[in-house]
Amino acid sequence: MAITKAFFSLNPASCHPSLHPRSPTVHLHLASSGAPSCHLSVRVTSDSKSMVLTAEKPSESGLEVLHNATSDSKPTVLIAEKLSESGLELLRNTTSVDCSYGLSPDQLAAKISSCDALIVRSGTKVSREVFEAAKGRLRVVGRAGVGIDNVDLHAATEFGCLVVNAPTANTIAAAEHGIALLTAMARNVAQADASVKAGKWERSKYVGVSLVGKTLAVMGFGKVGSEVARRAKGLGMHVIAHDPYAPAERAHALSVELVSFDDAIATADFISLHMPLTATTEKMFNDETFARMKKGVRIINVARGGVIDEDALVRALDNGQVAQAALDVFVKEPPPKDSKLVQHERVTVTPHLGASTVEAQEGVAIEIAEAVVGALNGELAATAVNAPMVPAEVLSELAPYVILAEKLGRLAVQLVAGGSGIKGVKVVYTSSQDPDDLDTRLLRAMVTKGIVEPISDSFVNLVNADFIAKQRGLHFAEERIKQELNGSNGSPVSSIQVQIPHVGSLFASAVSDAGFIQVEGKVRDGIPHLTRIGSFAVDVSLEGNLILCRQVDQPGMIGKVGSILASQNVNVSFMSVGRTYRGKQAIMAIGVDEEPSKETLEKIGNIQAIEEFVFLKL
Ligand SMILES: NC(=O)C1=CN([C@@H]2O[C@H](COP(=O)(O)OP(=O)(O)OC[C@H]3O[C@@H](n4cnc5c(N)ncnc54)[C@H](O)[C@@H]3O)[C@@H](O)[C@H]2O)C=CC1
Ligand SMILES: O=C(O)C(=O)COP(=O)(O)O
Repeated sequence: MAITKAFFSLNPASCHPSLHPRSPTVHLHLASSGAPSCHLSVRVTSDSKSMVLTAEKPSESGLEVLHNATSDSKPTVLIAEKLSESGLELLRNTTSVDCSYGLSPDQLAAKISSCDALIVRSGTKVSREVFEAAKGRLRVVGRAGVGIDNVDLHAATEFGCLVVNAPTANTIAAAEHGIALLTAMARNVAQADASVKAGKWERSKYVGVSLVGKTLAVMGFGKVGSEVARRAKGLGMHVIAHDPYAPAERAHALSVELVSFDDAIATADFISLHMPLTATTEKMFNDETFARMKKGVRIINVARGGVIDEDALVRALDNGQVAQAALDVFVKEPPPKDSKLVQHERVTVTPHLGASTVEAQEGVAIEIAEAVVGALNGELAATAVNAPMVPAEVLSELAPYVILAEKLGRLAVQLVAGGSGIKGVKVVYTSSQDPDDLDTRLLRAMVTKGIVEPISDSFVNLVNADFIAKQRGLHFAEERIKQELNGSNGSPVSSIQVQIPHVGSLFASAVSDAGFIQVEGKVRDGIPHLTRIGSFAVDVSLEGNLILCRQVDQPGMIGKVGSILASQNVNVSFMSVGRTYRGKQAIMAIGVDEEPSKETLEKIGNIQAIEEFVFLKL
């Protein structure tokens, strides 16, 4: 049989099925023809820059890759809000870009089922209805900015849709805008500007307050908050910060004191808000907390309108507890025209301009375009919001084990007798690595995929695997066993074992002595192998389909089964026999390229020495 090698130059991560196995955009360059009748096995080269496909006989996964490679269709990316040209250009290289700004929720819902990715800023609500209307096609939501409070993350995860954001490119812009609002508010710039333009000259009305020596409390000491702190120190302010999760070193490096919430609000002359809007931070500035502030405090909000109870702020402004406020963000954007808060004499407002500099918009557009294109290629984006981040080097190391994990899951579930009701799954990894160093999230997700997809119409990927398992009541347990290096060549995993306890099996021999269905596999030369079923050791490449037979250990069995398959034109790709004791029982694992007919399987079952058999699709 001719061996054909094919190379493709993408990051290996782009070709493995962790994110969207059904449609990786892979361009294959086959070195010779005949590939459709070939079997493709995927191997990552030692430099981790490419994958080698070794072609021998047909396989479903190989043909799937070929199918995608021959399709010219580019993924469609819907851009729902203004994005800089540099980001659009980057997207246009590999995707079909649809810029449709200002869509109503209904228009968005109508369009989304023809889109593979959606890019938004803060003005578009990506609600559960959007994911439902996408009918499974939407694979990535890109948020061209930081805050993802306008995206329903629970729904995204349930639908297996990856959400990525652009968390760094607008930090400075937001911090500069915070400082702009702080200084403008202290000196009544906006009010004085309007007054002069109205033909007035009110110098004594707009006497301001100085910043130097005043205490600024930065609430939320993350990227934006710390840049605001740095700049405020340059203005001669005394800066304190409150952030329950910020590392002390970050504050130390900027000579900023981290204080409790109570201390921050009680001592500050100015309070600048920089925390995300979450269930915990929603309305954390309210009647009660305003009352605990220093009388005449000034508040700046460049974070999210929802962290303030807006009605309470109006009351605090009216009774003088809060002297002034400068707001870039509102609970409802745009706010109602007659909003008392917006119209308040001592409130300075901007229309959510924090990230709106030319530089920041160019930066977020490029950051999000790269993340979306990467995600569409199957890469795990570094800025993923609802999926674990698996570093690229770990990913390429684990690539063959990812395939093994899915196949073992697929195999194990097919061995379960109908009506058993799977409740739990245990995955045991043996590895020469320290158990704590082995990141198994990807492998666990793929075992889930292998178990769930054959028995449901759920689409499982790294984003929704844990959710789907939980939803189906599948309890996952994992065990990592450290194995000494001998024979494992330093590979991250030596073997993966999938166990399904408390179920009946279609193939009694798959049940271990301990009473659970057990299949175990290893990767050899980049190819996943089944190495154990129940208590029987076997060695068969996990490709194509598999027939498992248990028979009395006697001569001639391989020949008998082989000739039945040959007479029906079913090609045997691998065969392995494992037995307990000589002359007792043996397990025969036979890899077949084609699916044998029912009659062929019956003929095998009728061989006298065969005690049980099962046909499994991989
Ligand atoms: N107005 C605008 O155009 C922009 C607004 N933003 C907003 O600013 C927020 C912050 O952005 P980054 O600094 O880039 O995010 P970040 O994630 O770097 O910082 C947020 C910080 O808030 C802290 N935090 C969380 N819960 C808190 C709580 N209950 N009390 C105090 N601190 C808490 C976190 O520990 C974190 O350090 C974003 O979530 C976004 O909503 C960001 C960019 C532009
Ligand atoms: O990045 C953020 O969180 C922002 O609030 C910026 O919003 P925008 O992209 O300008 O609508």
